Amino acid sequence: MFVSCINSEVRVEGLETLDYLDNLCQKERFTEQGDAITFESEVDRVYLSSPQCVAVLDHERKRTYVMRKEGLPDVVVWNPWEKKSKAMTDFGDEEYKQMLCVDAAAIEKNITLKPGEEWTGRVELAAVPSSFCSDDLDPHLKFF
Ligand SMILES: O=P(O)(O)OC[C@H]1O[C@@H](O)[C@H](O)[C@@H](O)[C@@H]1O
Repeated sequence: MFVSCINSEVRVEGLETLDYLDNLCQKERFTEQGDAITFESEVDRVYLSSPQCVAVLDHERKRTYVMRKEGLPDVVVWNPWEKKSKAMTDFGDEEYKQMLCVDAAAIEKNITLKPGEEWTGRVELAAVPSSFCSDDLDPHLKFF
C-alpha cells in the first residue's frame, strides 16, 4: 500500500504479542512485544496465526487501512528499506519511503488439498477515516 512516510507516520496494529518468523534472520522465530509495529529499518516478517483484522494507521493521511482476511492464518509485513530498494531493478531507489506491504498468507503450514477438495482464501482491504480506532477491529465488520 501507498503510505505518506514510512518512518514517522505509519504503524501497524493487530500483530502485537504474536510470534513471527524473521526472513532477515534465517526465518528465526521471535515474539513481537506489546507495542504497535513502527518502521525505522528493513522489515521482512511472517506473523503467525494472526487475528482476522489488521490495521495500518497513516497518521499524516488521517487514514487507516483495515485488512480483513479469511482462510489465511499468517501476515507478511515487508519494507525493503534503502539498500535493498537500490538493489531491486523493479523498485525505485526512494519508493520504500512511501510503501508498506502487509499481506495475508499461509506460510507456516501448507494448505494441502485432496483431489476434488476446495479451499477459499479471502482478503478485503478498506480505507477508513482516522477516527476509526483499533478497538473497532471487529472481524464481522462489513466493508463493502
Ligand atoms: O521479489 P518479489 O518476489 O516480488 O518479492 C518481494 C518481497 O515480497 C515480500 O512479500 C517478501 O516478504 C519478501 O521476502 C520479498 O523480497
